[in-house]
Amino acid sequence: MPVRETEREVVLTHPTDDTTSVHILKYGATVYSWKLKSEEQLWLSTAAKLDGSKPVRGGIPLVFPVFGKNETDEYLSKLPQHGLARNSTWEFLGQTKENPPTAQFGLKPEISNPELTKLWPMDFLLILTVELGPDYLKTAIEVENTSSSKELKFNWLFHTYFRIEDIEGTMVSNLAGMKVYDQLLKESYVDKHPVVTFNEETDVIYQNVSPERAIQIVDKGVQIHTLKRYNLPDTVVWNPWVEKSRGMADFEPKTGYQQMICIEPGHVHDFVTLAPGKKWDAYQLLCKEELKYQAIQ
Ligand SMILES: O=P(O)(O)OC[C@H]1O[C@@H](O)[C@H](O)[C@@H](O)[C@@H]1O
Repeated sequence: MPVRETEREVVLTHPTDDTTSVHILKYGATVYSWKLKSEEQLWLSTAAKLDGSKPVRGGIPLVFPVFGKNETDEYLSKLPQHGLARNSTWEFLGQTKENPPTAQFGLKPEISNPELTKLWPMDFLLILTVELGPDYLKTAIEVENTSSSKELKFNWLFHTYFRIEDIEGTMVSNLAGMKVYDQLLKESYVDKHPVVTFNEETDVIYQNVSPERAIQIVDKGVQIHTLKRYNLPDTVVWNPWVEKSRGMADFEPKTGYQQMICIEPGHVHDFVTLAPGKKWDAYQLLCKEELKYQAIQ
């Protein structure tokens, strides 16, 4: 059975390899597990809530219509951190392809978290497409402005928690030479380091990262994850380290920061603005590839 639906979730299993699967919770349309040949690729907190009581700590939460906490926009500033998509139950729209197994989920104001749509009274339709390849996972988003008169202004981000062996032996490549905004220091600079390494809390936004660049997560010299992007110019790199993990009730075990790194492709440095009736789309592709160092142009 390549697609199985339960009340809570949808599970896709690859037809030629049943050890390759993806679990998508209807709450937030959150991918919370992706196994490739039996090996889990994503990090999920052991205290993550999968019952719809709060956004999932781990997997791939979806961030829309605002990244972080907005303080200036009349409506977006009323929403909680990271918006309303991860706190709403999406509709399973069905399977759209047998092989690679592909499923779609939809969200519109009528079914979104009513407490939050009250604060942000906009018209929109989101369609998430999850495609499980034999050796990749693609998550694609289409945003439509369904209003006949108002512009739709939003951020989008795939908040992907990658599973790693050991944060201190991990490097993230191909971001060298990019302009970066450090959310902790509240400063912008150009990152001249050939690779990103970790030895403290990290919360940075790389801007205008060329779509040609495949971002690679490297463990002791070996590529373990490759992230490709379409129409997502910004990349957030986040690891909460010791203190911040301690402060998050749903982050367990407390040493879990050593086994995770969030590399989050998005459109967050500025907003996407869609005229009435218009659509915007983007995707992230998680795969494995040979280690490739892409020089600074
Ligand atoms: O705790 P949340 O709302 O899931 O956010 C987790 C992190 O998400 C990251 O995307 C942000 O850059 C961080 O600032 C934030 O702490």
